[in-house]
Amino acid sequence: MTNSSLQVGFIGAGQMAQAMARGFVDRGGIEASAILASDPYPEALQRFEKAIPGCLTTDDNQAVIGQSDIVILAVKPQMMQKVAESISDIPSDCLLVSIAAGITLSKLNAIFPTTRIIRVMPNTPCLVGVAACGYSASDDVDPEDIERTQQLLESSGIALQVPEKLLDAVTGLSGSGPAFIYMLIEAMSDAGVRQGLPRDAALQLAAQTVKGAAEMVLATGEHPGALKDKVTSPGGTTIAGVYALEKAGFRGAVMDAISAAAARSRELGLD
Ligand SMILES: NC(=O)C1=CN([C@@H]2O[C@H](COP(=O)(O)OP(=O)(O)OC[C@H]3O[C@@H](n4cnc5c(N)ncnc54)[C@H](O)[C@@H]3O)[C@@H](O)[C@H]2O)C=CC1
Ligand SMILES: O=C(O)[C@@H]1CCC=N1
Repeated sequence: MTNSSLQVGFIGAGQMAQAMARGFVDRGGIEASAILASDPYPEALQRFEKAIPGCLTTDDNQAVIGQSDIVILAVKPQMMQKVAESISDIPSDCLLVSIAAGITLSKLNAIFPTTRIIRVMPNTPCLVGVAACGYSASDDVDPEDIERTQQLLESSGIALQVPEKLLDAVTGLSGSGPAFIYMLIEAMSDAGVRQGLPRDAALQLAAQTVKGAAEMVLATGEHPGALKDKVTSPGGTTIAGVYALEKAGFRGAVMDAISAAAARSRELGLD
């Protein structure tokens, strides 16, 4: 089956469902009319329809399961049990993909009447085709399902298959990571404003600097430390800033943030 004939369902039509659906339509060869999303809140469905013109929506989770080849479970972890209770039957040709933080494959297998389930941790930049996703599948998931999921995710960025025990780490790093980087961009632009730059210029310079530095790491394959050294002149401006960051515990703070997010993902899995 090519992507152009794939029917993609979303249970939960919130932020992440919208970002993934937009990515699939813009870059994954999925027609908007092949997307069906369910949500109990009419306002959520209206926002989804506005984000994906031409898609279909419903308040019936079972209808999504019945009409889709792949169904993305895009509800908060705390709602997953309720979603499972709203589904009476899963056709054997329907693949479930959970994006909920923390909820393990064994829990998903226990609450849904299928073992055809893949667990994915995406991030919101799939909206702009620059997602970083990790995913895991149970041993009995068909390699074709894994390949199809990989292709669909890759259409919006990168997708790495990892052992399930590492998915909480992926959640802390790339699932939650965009929020940490937005905070960095906000702080950099505030600093620019503090130094006298107009707000617009400061924000553009900050965001483009983060984008450029990330591109340098990905495109050159050089160690970030070596790239940092190329910016850092002896007795110059950069080393003055590097020293201030080291004194403030910048690296430790970033590592603590990602560890805290990963720990929270593990906790959510225990609920
Ligand atoms: N927002 C993010 O950056 C990321 C979120 N995730 C995961 O994606 C999932 C969804 O997160 P968001 O989109 O941010 O949340 P959200 O709150 O924006 O969307 C969840 C949607 O589920 C709907 N919903 C609630 N109960 C439902 C039910 N019984 N049946 C169908 N729909 C129901 C809600 O009305 C809401 O529209 C979460 O499990 C989260 O862990 C994963 C990666 C990144
Ligand atoms: O904050 C959260 O729980 C979700 C999971 C990863 C990103 N957002």
